[in-house]
Amino acid sequence: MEIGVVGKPNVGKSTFFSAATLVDVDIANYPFTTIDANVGVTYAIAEHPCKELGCQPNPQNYEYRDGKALIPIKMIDVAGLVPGAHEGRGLGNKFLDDLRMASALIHVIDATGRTDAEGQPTDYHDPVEDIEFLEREIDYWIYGILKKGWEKFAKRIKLQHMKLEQAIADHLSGIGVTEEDVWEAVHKVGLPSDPTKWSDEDLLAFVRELRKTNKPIIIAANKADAATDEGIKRLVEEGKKRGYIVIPTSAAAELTLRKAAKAGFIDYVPGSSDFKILKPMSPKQEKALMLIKEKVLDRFGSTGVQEVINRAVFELLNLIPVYPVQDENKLTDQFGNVLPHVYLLPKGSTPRDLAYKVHTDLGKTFLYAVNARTKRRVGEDYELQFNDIIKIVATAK
Ligand SMILES: Nc1nc2c(ncn2[C@@H]2O[C@H](COP(=O)(O)OP(=O)(O)OP(=O)(O)O)[C@@H](O)[C@H]2O)c(=O)[nH]1
Repeated sequence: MEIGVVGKPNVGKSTFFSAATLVDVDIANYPFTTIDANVGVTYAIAEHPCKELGCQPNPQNYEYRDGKALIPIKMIDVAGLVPGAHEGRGLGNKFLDDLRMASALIHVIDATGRTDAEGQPTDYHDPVEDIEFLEREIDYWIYGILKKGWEKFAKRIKLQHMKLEQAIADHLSGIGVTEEDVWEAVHKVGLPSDPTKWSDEDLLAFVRELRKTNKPIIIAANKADAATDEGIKRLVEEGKKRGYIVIPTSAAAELTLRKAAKAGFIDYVPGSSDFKILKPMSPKQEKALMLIKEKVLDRFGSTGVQEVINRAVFELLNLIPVYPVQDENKLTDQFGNVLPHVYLLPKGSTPRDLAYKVHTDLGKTFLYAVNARTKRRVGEDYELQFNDIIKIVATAK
């Protein structure tokens, strides 16, 4: 699961990505060590069960700070969004390739309106247009993949009595489209089951719906520090009308805070409304931090960057953290580590899904599970809840 950061040039996309991935974790501990310059690790932050249960965890695949779990997430800097990117304009196919891998997108928009459609400085450009611009680029990109050889493809589906959902999902598997995604989009648009009857408009409407589930987008109304209240309000409202979560952000402030924290000058937990000064710094540095406090933290409650990441993971992607344990009383693994691992699973997942996530063998030999909070046995159809602690019982191999 990867989150892409996307936006036209000059909106602060790289600043957002740098800030979000400037984390003080040892990346080598995680399964996804950085392989590319534009891939990094960020984290989603959630309340940790130990806050409520009064335990002291020994995290192995996440971090624990101030009663919170910091759960690592892979992030991609999807550079190259320019008009015509869907045809390979700008950075060519690199943009599309990065886009292909992302499960959700953070669309960084310059909320001040001082960046034009191509990313050049301007007096005023309506930031609301940028929302539609990204939608169009993605829609036409998927449309382009489908449209190529569509007539032949549609005829084959019909003549060979292929399952429509499966055939299209197979065709679009490269961008992570599933049969359910296709089914949903077909039904939302109300398309005939015979694809040879789909018009070009039908195909476009279908692709639009597909994009909403396959590449869900959250909007970072960036440079909020330099934007007017009215400007932000309008972007939030217009985004909402189109079904988006819009969060005012100051990526530049977040980057400064994280750098200062990393250098040991301040204590700052991403997402919070304040920081603590730990050691003396130059008057210039101190002034910069005080400005951030006044113009960003006090005005918006936080820089917004962490909120965007959290809401992308927990709302947009609908993931929930679940902690598997071996001992439901001590909440430990076989080595006595308290709540060592956390897994993110889609809402609606079952204990067996969790078992598979831990290990394929555990999934295959799964018998039942125990909810460590209630000490009750739960069956296969139990729907896992946010921060559940689950003991999995499997047959001996
Ligand atoms: N005021 C303000 N400026 C910002 C913020 N974030 C970024 N900037 C500035 O905006 C300019 C562009 O930032 P980048 O991060 O390079 O933008 P980008 O979208 O990655 O641009 P490309 O690399 O050209 O694609 C820089 O001068 C940043 O300092 C912010 O939150 N507030």
